[in-house]
Amino acid sequence: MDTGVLIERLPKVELHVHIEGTLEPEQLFAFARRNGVSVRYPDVEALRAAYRFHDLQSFLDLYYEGCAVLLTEQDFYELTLAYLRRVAAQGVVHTEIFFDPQSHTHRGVAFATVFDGISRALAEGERSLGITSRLILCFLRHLDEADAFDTLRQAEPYLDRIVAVGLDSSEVGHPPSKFERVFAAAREHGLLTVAHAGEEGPPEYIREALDLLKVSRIDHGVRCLEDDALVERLVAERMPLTVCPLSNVRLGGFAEMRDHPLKRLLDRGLCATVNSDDPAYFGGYMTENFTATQAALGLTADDILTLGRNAIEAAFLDADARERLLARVAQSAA
Ligand SMILES: Nc1ncnc2[nH]cnc12
Ligand SMILES: [Zn+2]
Repeated sequence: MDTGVLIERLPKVELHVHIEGTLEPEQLFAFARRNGVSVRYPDVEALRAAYRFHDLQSFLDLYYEGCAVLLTEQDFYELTLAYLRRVAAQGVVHTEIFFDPQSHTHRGVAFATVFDGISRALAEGERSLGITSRLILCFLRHLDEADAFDTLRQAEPYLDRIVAVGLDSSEVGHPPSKFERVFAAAREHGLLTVAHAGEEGPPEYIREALDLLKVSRIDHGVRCLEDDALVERLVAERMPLTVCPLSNVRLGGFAEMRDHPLKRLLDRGLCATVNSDDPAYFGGYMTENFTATQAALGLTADDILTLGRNAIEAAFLDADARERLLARVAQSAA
């Protein structure tokens, strides 16, 4: 089958998207106007033109600045529903969404405001768009572990609707070991764990995420290829990597998509998946990530189906839901 048709028809599962990273410039200005927040760019074009990043930190600075327009429950609801509508149109059937409570609570927005807005949209998305979802609470790793503990405490009333905790923000200098105790506390609450590791940080951070944080998935993980023994371990453990190709290129991890290791990860037998990370900032959602990697790396129809099945295997879904989605993938290739 033609790969373009397959990409379009594939029922997609997204496992790595920051809801704050789906804030499109148009929506950012609309929320700013509605909330009386000033923006230091004159218009949408000027803001979009500023989305030229040279590394993770240069992106994060703008990403946190953008968060300043998100104030009300309705903002979080509209942000999340807009993301769900966009990806429903791309054939996404299940999505596992990160949110960064500290980037809001530190501005005086209550945890409940953030959580209620996002979860109201997720319920609406399931009802009207048929998209199932999970929520993953991320701790900001540039802050200290005490702040993460405080955030976990604020999340306690909502833990039945949070599937996992994650770790994001500035990676280098903030190894997983810094959060070993708060991740242990989260696991005691029954939560699963994931962590960004090996995006900019070294392979050692991936080992720490496995050994100290007991993660079920590694977010990014592309730098594992620098360490053969680590790759063998990840293959043997069938540890999923939530890879974000457009993000990696936009943040300078790889000069061009031609240099991206997605195909090599698959060829080594790793459980790699394709995801969008912060689609409003990096030039595309799920379909654009599949299309760009297919074109640059020559992904075959088999590669695309493997990526689709890997995401289902790696999702925090029960066995029945997995079987149903796998059957839909098979159908999409028929
Ligand atoms: N790609 C990324 N890496 C680390 N933290 C993030 N927060 C939002 N996007 C991120
Ligand atoms: Zn990310």
